[in-house]
Amino acid sequence: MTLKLQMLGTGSAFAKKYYNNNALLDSGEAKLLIDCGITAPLALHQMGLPITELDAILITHIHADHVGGLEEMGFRMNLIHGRKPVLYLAEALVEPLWENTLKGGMLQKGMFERMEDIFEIRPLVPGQAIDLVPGIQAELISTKHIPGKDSYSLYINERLFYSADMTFDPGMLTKLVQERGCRAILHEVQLLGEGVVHTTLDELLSLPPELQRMIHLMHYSDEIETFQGRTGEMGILEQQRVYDVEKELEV
Ligand SMILES: Nc1ccn([C@@H]2O[C@@H]3COP(=O)(O)O[C@H]3[C@H]2O)c(=O)n1
Ligand SMILES: [Zn+2]
Ligand SMILES: [Zn+2]
Repeated sequence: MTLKLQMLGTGSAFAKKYYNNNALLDSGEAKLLIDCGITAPLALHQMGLPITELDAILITHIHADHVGGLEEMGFRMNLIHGRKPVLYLAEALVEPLWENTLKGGMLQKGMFERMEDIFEIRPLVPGQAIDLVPGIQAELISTKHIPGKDSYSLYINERLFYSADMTFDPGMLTKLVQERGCRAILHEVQLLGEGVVHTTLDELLSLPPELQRMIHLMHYSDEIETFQGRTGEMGILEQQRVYDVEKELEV
């Protein structure tokens, strides 16, 4: 079965030339949206993909470039299409996503009183791989991002690593490749400044060339064009281009 990847956007939280770093995975049998940031509804519209064609949404952590589109998605699906979107997220994120982010805009007496009234919630246990939709399996891996904030990377179909937002963790990348058969790494990158909550390009450039060859950069700032040819062996993901994961991204 061929897995296709199309990034809705490849931008960092503050990028203006690129949409939020959200990903569409298509197994041929089902479509999964990874993260649903502020720009996700507009990006999907420009891609010509109706929101009703998404089989599920998976959330990696609570930041607006990853969850800011959920209010629109939830309202449109319920009020216009009469359906609840399927929402996968770590069990630790369920309460904070509603209480701290969505409730302010979505709470409505007698109609939308709990997150379950809007979304079909599927809590995930980190470390346990499960079939999310036909042809797409994923395991949440707890990774470091903001101190005190739960945040997760993904290991998809036992071969594709998706960093989401995380600080540099070379040990984990090496282990995934050497011990778990990982064949491609989609990794966030911070091009300028210190990597306090993200992974810098210099950190990724310190990895051995054979590991770099597996890495495709995403979640970058508007300066990425000036970094063409300066990313070592690593590729740069293009937003909205459709990739055949096995043929174009795996080593
Ligand atoms: N301690 C923090 C917190 C946030 N930030 C910036 O805010 C953005 C939120 O979305 P993000 O994609 O995680 O990137 C974060 C940083 O740019 C940051 O740089 N330092
Ligand atoms: Zn982000
Ligand atoms: Zn973040």
